[in-house]
Amino acid sequence: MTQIQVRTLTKELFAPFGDVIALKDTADKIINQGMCGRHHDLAKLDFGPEGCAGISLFSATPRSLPYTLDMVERHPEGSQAFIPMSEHAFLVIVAEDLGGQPGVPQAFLTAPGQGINFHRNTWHGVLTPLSAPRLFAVVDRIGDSANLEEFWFDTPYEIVSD
Ligand SMILES: NC(=O)N[C@@H](O)C(=O)O
Ligand code: NI
Repeated sequence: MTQIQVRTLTKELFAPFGDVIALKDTADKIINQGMCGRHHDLAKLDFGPEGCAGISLFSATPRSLPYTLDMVERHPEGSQAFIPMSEHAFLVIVAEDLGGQPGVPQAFLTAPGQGINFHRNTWHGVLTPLSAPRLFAVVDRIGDSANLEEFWFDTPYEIVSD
């Protein structure tokens, strides 16, 4: 199998695929009588003209590295955000689109407490925690359509730590 090394997630590397949901260096606004910093508007949400935003909880089985990646998927009608409910890093896999098929996947490791938001129609691996607890809030499109396109690789990739 072709090996893909995990890299540390950065806003810059992830920009073509989505947003990194993380604290800014300083809060945009101090609220609640000075007791809270608001880090404002961190992700570009998009649910299309027919859909609406939904919040779900995912309880996903932790995986481990090396991780066999046999498929990626995308949501043509909306963005999808993964927000961990615990301060544990998780694996994020994306791929550029090459004429309707994914290119070579790229793998990132979040920092503890970071979330991510895939932009609409971005090829990505499914939610992949690397440790328990494995509870995530997911913000994505609620609608009548499946809003899901899967691509299964002829030969899986092996995601390895750096
Ligand atoms: N299918 C589903 O709800 N989850 C996936 O989209 C995923 O990215 O994990
Ligand atoms: Ni998804």
